[in-house]
Amino acid sequence: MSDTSDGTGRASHPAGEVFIEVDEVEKVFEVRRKTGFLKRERRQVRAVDALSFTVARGEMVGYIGPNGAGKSTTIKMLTGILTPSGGRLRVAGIDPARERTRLAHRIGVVFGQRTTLWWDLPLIDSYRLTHRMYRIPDARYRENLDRLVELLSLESLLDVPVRQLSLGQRMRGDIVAALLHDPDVLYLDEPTIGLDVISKAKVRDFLRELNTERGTTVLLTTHDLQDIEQLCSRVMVIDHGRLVYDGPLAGLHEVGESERTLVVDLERELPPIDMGASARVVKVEGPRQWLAFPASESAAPLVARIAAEYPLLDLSVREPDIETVIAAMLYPTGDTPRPPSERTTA
Ligand SMILES: Nc1ncnc2c1ncn2[C@@H]1O[C@H](COP(=O)(O)OP(=O)(O)OP(=O)(O)O)[C@@H](O)[C@H]1O
Repeated sequence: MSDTSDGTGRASHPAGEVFIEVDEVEKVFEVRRKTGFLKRERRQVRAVDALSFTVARGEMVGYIGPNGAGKSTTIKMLTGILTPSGGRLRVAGIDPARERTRLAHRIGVVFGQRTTLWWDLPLIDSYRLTHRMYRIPDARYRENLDRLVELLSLESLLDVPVRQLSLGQRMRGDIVAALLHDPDVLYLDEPTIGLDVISKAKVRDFLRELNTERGTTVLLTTHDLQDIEQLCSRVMVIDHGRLVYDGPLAGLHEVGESERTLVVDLERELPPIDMGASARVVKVEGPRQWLAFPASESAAPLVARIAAEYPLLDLSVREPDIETVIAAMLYPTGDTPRPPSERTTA
């Protein structure tokens, strides 16, 4: 199921200094649940299971998987918030659980659904507090603040209390806070969730620039396939706590045989468009037709053929969402997903 040359779930990546090292890591949670008047059940949830991968310095890697797959648990272990139940973990040569404070100076974290900014204070005050908390040298703080604020267009918002910011502004504000201390690695959890198209583009442009110019290593968790497409040359898929794919996004489409959709507006209502084996019509509504074609193939030849053979008004390409791509890969026959690996003891 995984696209690997050695069958271990690991793929080759650009040669470079290994920056994140995850070796046979596992995390088991013990959960107690009341099942009757006096009866309690103890359950072990294996959230991360023999997980191994490495990330080189300067890589930008997408980390995706279905709900409950173990993504957040992995990130929490990489930041030192959670201690692994087994295996070996290193970030910049540091054991996160043992030296969490030392590691904090090397990493930045952005959670799309939560803010690390002080809600009632003006944005600039959160940055001043970060300055002190991380003991960032004054000159460096000022230089970083000016550069980041300019790049993320936050100049006019520095005196606005965080609670008055829009989601997109707040997200950009959070990214600045995570980068003021010049971390070598940035963990991003859903950085574009709920953002409009323009804000998404701003955040993605910025991240690309950050990675190119400063060589910041980025681990990105997202449900938005375009985040991955536009930012990451490599994607890792986790399911039931295990790495099931590690390679380029295009390869993921191939493994899962997922499909993209071409939405075609014709000048008038016509019989289903016939593109032979290249695409199949999945829906017709008046002059609008939907054609499915393999996501791993370019849309260009198909578009050219339709334009040449049919009275075309307009068309657009719809990408499959991440859940669909992963489901196509994990459950090719349409099987129902299993719950996370559990062991129950009475
Ligand atoms: N503190 C905890 N105690 C018990 N079980 C937990 C705890 N944290 C996570 N789990 C369980 O571990 C599994 C993995 O959870 P995790 O939050 O890492 O998944 P995820 O891939 O980040 O999911 P999502 O996309 O929904 O955020 C789930 O079954 C979850 O219920």
